[in-house]
Amino acid sequence: MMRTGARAAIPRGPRIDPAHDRTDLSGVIMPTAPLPDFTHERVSTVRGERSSLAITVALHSSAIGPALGGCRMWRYPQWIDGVADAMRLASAMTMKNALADIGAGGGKSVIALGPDDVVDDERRRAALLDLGDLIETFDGRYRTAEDVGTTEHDMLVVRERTEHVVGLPAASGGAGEPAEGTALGVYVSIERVIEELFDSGSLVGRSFVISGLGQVGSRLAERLARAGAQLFVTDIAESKRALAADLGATWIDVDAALTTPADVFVPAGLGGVLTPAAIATLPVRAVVGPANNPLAYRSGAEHLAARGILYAPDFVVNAGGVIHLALTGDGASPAAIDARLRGIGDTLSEVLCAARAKGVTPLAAAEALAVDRVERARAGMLLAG
Ligand SMILES: NC(=O)c1ccc[n+]([C@@H]2O[C@H](COP(=O)([O-])OP(=O)(O)OC[C@H]3O[C@@H](n4cnc5c(N)ncnc54)[C@H](O)[C@@H]3O)[C@@H](O)[C@H]2O)c1
Repeated sequence: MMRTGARAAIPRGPRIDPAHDRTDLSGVIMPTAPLPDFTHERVSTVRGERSSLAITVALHSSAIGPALGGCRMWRYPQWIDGVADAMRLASAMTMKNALADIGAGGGKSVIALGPDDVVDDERRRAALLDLGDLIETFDGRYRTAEDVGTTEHDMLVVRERTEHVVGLPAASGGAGEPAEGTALGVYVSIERVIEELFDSGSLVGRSFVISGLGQVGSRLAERLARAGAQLFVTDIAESKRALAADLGATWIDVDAALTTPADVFVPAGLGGVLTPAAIATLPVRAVVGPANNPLAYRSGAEHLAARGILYAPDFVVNAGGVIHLALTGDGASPAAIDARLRGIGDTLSEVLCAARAKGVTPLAAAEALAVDRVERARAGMLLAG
C-alpha cells in the first residue's frame, strides 16, 4: 500500500455502486509510489493469456505457513506500479497474519488496469481465470481472497483454475463476507483504546468520526450506535445518508472528516488519508479504524504520537477479516471464531503495553512483534530443514 503523500493528489475515491457490490474504477488512478524493499520469496508477473492484463502474485513470506492475502483489481498509471503495489501489500500481509496468529504467511495479488483499459464482464472473467492459472504455479504457497475491486463471487471464477482460494460465497460452501469479522475486531480495539484513554471501556457518550460507510464502516457504525456512542459519519456515496439517519448519526461533509472534533477518528474508506497537513490539525485523541495504511507517510506514526494522539496500527485492528477467512476455512466453530476475533483486543493491549515499555510508537511495537514471530518461524524452518 501507499506510504506516500502522493495519495493526497487523488481528487476523489472510487465510486461504489451499492447495487452491484463492486468498486467502479473509472477515473481512479493509483499514483506512483516509492519502490518497496525486495524481501519477497517470489514475485511473478504475467501478461494474462486471456485478458492481456498485467497480473502479479507477490509471495512475501511463507515462513509461518502458506500465505493468505486478497486480490486487488485496481487502475494504475503503469503496469509496473501494480507490481510494486502487490509487493507492498504482500509484506503488510506478513505482518497482519503473523499478529493474527492464523498460521499464515503474507502475500497479495494485483490485476493492474491501465488508465485506458476497459473491463467488461468478459474481460473481468478472463483476468480472474488468468489469475487462477498464476496462483496454481505457487503450489499452494499463496492463497487468494477478495479485496478492493474484487468480490467473493469473483473468487468463484478464480476457483475454476485453482483450489487455492478462500472466501467463496457462503452459498457455495465458502467463508463468505469477512467484513463482519473485521468490524468486530475494530470494535473491540476501540473499546481497548477508550479504556486506555479514559480508564473505562464504556462507549456511552464517546464521540467518533467514521469516514467511509462501506462493508466494514457501516457494520462498525451500527455496533457503536448500539453501544451509545455519538457518531459523526460521512462517505463519498451520498446514498449512505439513509444509514446515518437510521443510526441517529450526524452526517458531515467528506472534507470535514479530518477537522471535526471527536474522541476517535475512524478511517474506514481508502488508505493514505493521514497526510502531514491532516495530522497537524486532527482534533481527536485516537485513530482506530479498518482502512489499510491510513498513514500517508511512515513517520506519520511519530507525528501522531507527538500530538498526543494514540494510533492503533491498522494491521492489528483490522485482522478480523483474515481471522474469519482462515478459521472458517479450517472448520472452526462460530464460537471459536468469535473468541479469536475478540482476542484482537488482547493483541492490541500487548502492542500498546510494549510501546509504553520501549518508548516507541504502537506502530513500531506492532512491527517488532510481528517480525519476531516471522523470524522465529524462519529459524524453526531452517532447523527442521
Ligand atoms: N472488508 C474487510 O473485511 C476489510 C478487512 C481489512 C481491511 N479492510 C479495509 O477497510 C477499508 C474499508 O473496507 P470495506 O470492505 O468496508 O470497503 P468498501 O469498499 O465496502 O467501503 C469503503 C467505503 O468508503 C467510501 N469512501 C471511499 N473513499 C472515501 C473518502 N475519501 N471519504 C469517505 N468515504 C470514502 C466508499 O464510498 C465506501 O462506501 C478499506 O481500506 C479496506 O482495505 C477491509
